[in-house]
Amino acid sequence: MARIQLDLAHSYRPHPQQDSDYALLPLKMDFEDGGAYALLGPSGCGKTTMLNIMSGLLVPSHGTVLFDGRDVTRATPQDRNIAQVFQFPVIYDTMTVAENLAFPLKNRKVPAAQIQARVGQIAEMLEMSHQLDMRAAGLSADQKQKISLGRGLVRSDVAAVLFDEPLTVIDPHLKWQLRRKLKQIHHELKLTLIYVTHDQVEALTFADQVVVMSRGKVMQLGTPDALFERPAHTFVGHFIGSPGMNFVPAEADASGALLQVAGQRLVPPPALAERALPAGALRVGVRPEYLALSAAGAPGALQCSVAQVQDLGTSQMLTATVGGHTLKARVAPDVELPPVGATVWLQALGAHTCFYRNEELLA
Ligand SMILES: Nc1ncnc2c1ncn2[C@@H]1O[C@H](COP(=O)(O)OP(=O)(O)OP(=O)(O)O)[C@@H](O)[C@H]1O
Repeated sequence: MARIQLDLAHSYRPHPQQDSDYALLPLKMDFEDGGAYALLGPSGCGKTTMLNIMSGLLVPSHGTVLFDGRDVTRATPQDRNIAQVFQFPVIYDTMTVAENLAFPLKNRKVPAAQIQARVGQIAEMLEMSHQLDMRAAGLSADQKQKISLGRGLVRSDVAAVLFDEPLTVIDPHLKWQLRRKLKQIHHELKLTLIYVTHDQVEALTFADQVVVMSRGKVMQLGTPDALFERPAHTFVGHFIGSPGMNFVPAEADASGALLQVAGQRLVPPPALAERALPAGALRVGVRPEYLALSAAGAPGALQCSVAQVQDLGTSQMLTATVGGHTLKARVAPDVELPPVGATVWLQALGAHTCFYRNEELLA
């Protein structure tokens, strides 16, 4: 296993002129030895480019890649000792499941007894022990992809295992099981795992650290909890969560006291007393999960108008408007909500509220 450090930029164009010519803008990343990471972001943000640079399929146009301090920028995937799992199964149909799993070990001349033990361990982890003697050809697409996952995980001496959207072909129910399984496997095998996905649920269940990317930039590297509680950038606030964070404009005076939020003068709640805000225009960010209903005129509460109420089964989604802005609040299913057009008070300021300027988190 290896610590992987990137200090690079990449453009697919021969003479890049502007930011939009870069698939990856200048970035520094440090992937710790034995960590479980996800690269998460919308299509085209540069996830696969970053993964291919780590695997050695792509040489960055600028900068370096270090594995345990060794410069591998121009080294091939074989030289880097990387295992990879792609979107679609890469297996031998004519071989049995056991032979497929054993293949990467046989190639490296691992002793037979060790191969048998490791294949048995991986098959058990992936719940494939009963299929070991079956030919891969007879298996379904998602069973074949499970073999690919196993082949990626079978070698214990790899620098890292890189996954590129590996659950794309997997049936939704099995997908749910497998992303938990992969997390478990990580804890048991302690391999360095790097996992590309555009699916936040996949990233947040699998990874200990998530790299959120947008337009060739790393917007935040953080734990799932940090991305939810303290998004470093409004993009992360929007992108993580379903629905994403609410944002409304605010203004603070020279002493850092809030003057108004969404055009309303609010009494600051005690939870905000410790938070020093710089004077001037700000944006208040609050998750739908923290936008609680409150009493009229309560400290930190905004007077809003109900625009929509949706019953989501395990919760209700309240959509409200305030001064031309829309807010979403997730409310318990048993709470009686006022009808559309009625006034409702929502607790915008509290311990979980974040403050932004120029899209960056301030406090
Ligand atoms: N071989 C290539 N030649 C030229 N441009 C490329 C090439 N591969 C990717 N790009 C461009 O680089 C940018 C980043 O692409 P990349 O595939 O890394 O993003 P991604 O986040 O993995 O997206 P997706 O999930 O759609 O694969 C995009 O603008 C894409 O069009």
